[in-house]
Amino acid sequence: MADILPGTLGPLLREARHRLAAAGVADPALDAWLLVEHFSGTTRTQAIAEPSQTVREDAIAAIDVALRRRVAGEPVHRILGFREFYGLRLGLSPETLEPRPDTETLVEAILPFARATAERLGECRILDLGTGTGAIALALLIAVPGAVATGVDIAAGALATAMRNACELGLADRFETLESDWFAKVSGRYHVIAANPPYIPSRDIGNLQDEVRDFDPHLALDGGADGLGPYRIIAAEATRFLEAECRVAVEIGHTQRNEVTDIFLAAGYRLSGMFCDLGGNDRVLVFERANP
Ligand SMILES: C[S@@+](CC[C@H](N)C(=O)[O-])C[C@H]1O[C@@H](n2cnc3c(N)ncnc32)[C@H](O)[C@@H]1O
Repeated sequence: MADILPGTLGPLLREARHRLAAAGVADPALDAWLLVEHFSGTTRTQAIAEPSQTVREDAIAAIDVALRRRVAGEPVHRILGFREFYGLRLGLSPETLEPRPDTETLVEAILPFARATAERLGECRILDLGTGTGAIALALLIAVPGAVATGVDIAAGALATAMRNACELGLADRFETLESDWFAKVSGRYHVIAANPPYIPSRDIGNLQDEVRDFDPHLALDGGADGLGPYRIIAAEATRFLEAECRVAVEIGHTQRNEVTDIFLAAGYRLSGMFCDLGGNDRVLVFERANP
């Protein structure tokens, strides 16, 4: 493995891939592409068509630092500072979870109801509890032009990131943030309440993959003793903030379907949909009020 990175695009990519593979990175080819592209400002097409293209020295230095961080175990999107979600580029910060593809299942699950509501009423008010980067709310706002959303989080740093993302996407006029412990400071009524709450039981946090445990904020992961605490709060308190015609959509851990369903049924909801992620795991439950 060369200490000094090559100065032309093709050999640079090859060496980046070798360094990551030697360190045991799971997908060295993809991560090498992502880091080289981002820090050199080049494209994959250029790398294929013009492998002898010279890369600027400052870009090579930045790629060297990025590769060392990746070799040390930092997730590739933390190094890039952003991650794609539902086709949107979302900035990350230390206070935000990296939005995951599994969560796109929640967006897909609630989208038909949000669209139909906006068409029927000319508006759809969405409350995104534990908004993080704003991923769920912003994806819904992009897809439903008649919708407005409030992103709630207890982490002020996450809300600042969510609002920056809304501004970058041109959605700031339809998105607001609220620093609140779940519903504590929420007012008004909503057609959709969406949440991907922390759902890992506290005792399991230490056994998570290194990249998750060491780089995602524990506030975004830790769901209390049995991982169900946030669902109990949401099920118990959501009714006061819902319109009669409404849906509550929650992401769940893949073993939590029955327990979360029971919590919502006991709180006066009816299950209106269950959705699996791309891996075939139970991932999203959608509820409506049993007696609106
Ligand atoms: C699993 S992350 C989900 C982030 C984002 N919605 C997504 O899907 O990528 C859970 C979020 O809930 C927030 N959170 C944790 N406890 C909270 C509380 N008591 N009140 C409001 N938000 C909370 C965390 O800060 C974190 O942003």
